Amino acid sequence: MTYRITVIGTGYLGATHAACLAELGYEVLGMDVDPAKVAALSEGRVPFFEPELEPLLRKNVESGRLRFTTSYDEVAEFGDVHLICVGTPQRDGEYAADTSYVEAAIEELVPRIRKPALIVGESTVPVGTASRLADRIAELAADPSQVELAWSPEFTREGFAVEEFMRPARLVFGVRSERAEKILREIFAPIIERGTPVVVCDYATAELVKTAANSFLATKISYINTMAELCDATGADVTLLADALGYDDRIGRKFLDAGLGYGGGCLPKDLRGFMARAGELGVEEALTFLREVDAINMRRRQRVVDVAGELLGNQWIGKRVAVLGAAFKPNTDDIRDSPALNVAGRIHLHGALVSVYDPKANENARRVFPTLRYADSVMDACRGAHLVLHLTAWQEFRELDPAVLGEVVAERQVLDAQNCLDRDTWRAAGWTYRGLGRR
Ligand SMILES: NC(=O)c1ccc[n+]([C@@H]2O[C@H](COP(=O)([O-])OP(=O)(O)OC[C@H]3O[C@@H](n4cnc5c(N)ncnc54)[C@H](O)[C@@H]3O)[C@@H](O)[C@H]2O)c1
Ligand SMILES: O=c1ccn([C@@H]2O[C@H](COP(=O)(O)OP(=O)(O)O[C@H]3O[C@H](CO)[C@@H](O)[C@H](O)[C@H]3O)[C@@H](O)[C@H]2O)c(=O)[nH]1
Repeated sequence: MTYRITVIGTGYLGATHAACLAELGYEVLGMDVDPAKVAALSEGRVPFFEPELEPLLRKNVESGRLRFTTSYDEVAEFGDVHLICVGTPQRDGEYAADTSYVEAAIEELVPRIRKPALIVGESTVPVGTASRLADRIAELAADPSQVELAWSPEFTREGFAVEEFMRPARLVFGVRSERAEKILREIFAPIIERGTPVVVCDYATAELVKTAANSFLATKISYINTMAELCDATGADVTLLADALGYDDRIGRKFLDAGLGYGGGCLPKDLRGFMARAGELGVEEALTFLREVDAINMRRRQRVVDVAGELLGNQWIGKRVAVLGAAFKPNTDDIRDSPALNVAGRIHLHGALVSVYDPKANENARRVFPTLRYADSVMDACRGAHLVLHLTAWQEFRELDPAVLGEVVAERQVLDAQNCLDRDTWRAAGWTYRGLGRR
């Protein structure tokens, strides 16, 4: 059977899913409550930066296979399968995840459904959410035997979203019936046929896989960052340490890049949401170590400010600091919980004149932190700077020529908080180079 698929919530995750599913040959209707997003996507424009996505979107919009709407009536009428990709941010002032957007989507969609439908949750939710939503769906549905829920968490990374949608490490299907499993296997058949492992499980396991995976990744990053603290205290080199650890394939080199720590719209809030959920379940102690993972991570931001202060002789007023990077990582314009912007903000509060440049995230950053100065280029950001902070590891920054940059700065000092500039080249060009956990 050829399914007609709707994607509810067309942000970073949903827009990519909608375009990729259309590319796999399905008729897809993307839906969002944000009319500006829907208008842009309908014209084949991606309202954020994700490599490879725009050509895919445009091609499928032009072919008519992919459309967008703000109407739940249209969604219910069109779809056999509805993917829920709305946001689940951290609740204001709390650790817990805010599931109200997922709940709102279910409340709007289900009463409108008049034909057999599978709803597939892809958003990251606290364990127990799917089971609660399934009960609610049974209450809301005109014919509960026609509407079923599955939970299939998503593991794509921003910056690699298209590639990882097409070639994921695994697919996880949390289901309550063979019918739901069969539909999911059919929809993702082109991906499964490439040899992708499929884990079929209950709702709770599916929900837990996601938060467990993100917590593990965060733990790995904080682990290497504690080693960076030890390297700073002993003169050891954390990059070489990570290489040596990584050669052991039980450990692996990935996610062992020490530096400014993790940020973004996922790892920080998912880790905290997981701790909050453990507390609600009465097993808070099981996850107390994650508090330390979070604390280590937040310490990295202050560490950068402290080292910057040292390099500036603890004299902030009248000093110019160039900040290279605003996005939470390279290859995205996403600034959610960006460590780079957090550091830029702290340094600005100390009284230094901060000039930020990011190849893609300047506009987003300006909206959220309008008091910082934003530069149009690396050169512009660095003109007259007493210190250059390398905070987001964009390729453009790795390829900088320190000799050329040295001509425009006031002092040749660079703090490489991502530990990925070629320090020998920088030093050879007369710069004072500092890394984090490496000299
Ligand atoms: N960003 C990623 O790469 C990624 C990867 C895996 C999982 N996730 C998870 O996916 C979910 C979405 O994340 P995101 O980064 O795409 O968030 P996002 O904020 O970019 O997008 C969410 C979208 O949902 C829309 N929305 C909110 N309420 C709605 C409603 N009732 N009906 C329809 N649309 C509605 C918003 O307008 C927004 O466009 C989160 O749970 C996140 O943890 C994200
Ligand atoms: O060795 C490393 C690797 C990453 N990071 C940082 O960790 C953060 C997260 O990076 P990454 O995981 O690549 O980005 P996300 O797009 O947030 O992806 C994570 O969050 C998504 C949403 O849940 C999941 O789907 C992905 O599997 C998971 O990797 C960024 O700030 C990186 O700079 C490090 O500090 N050191």
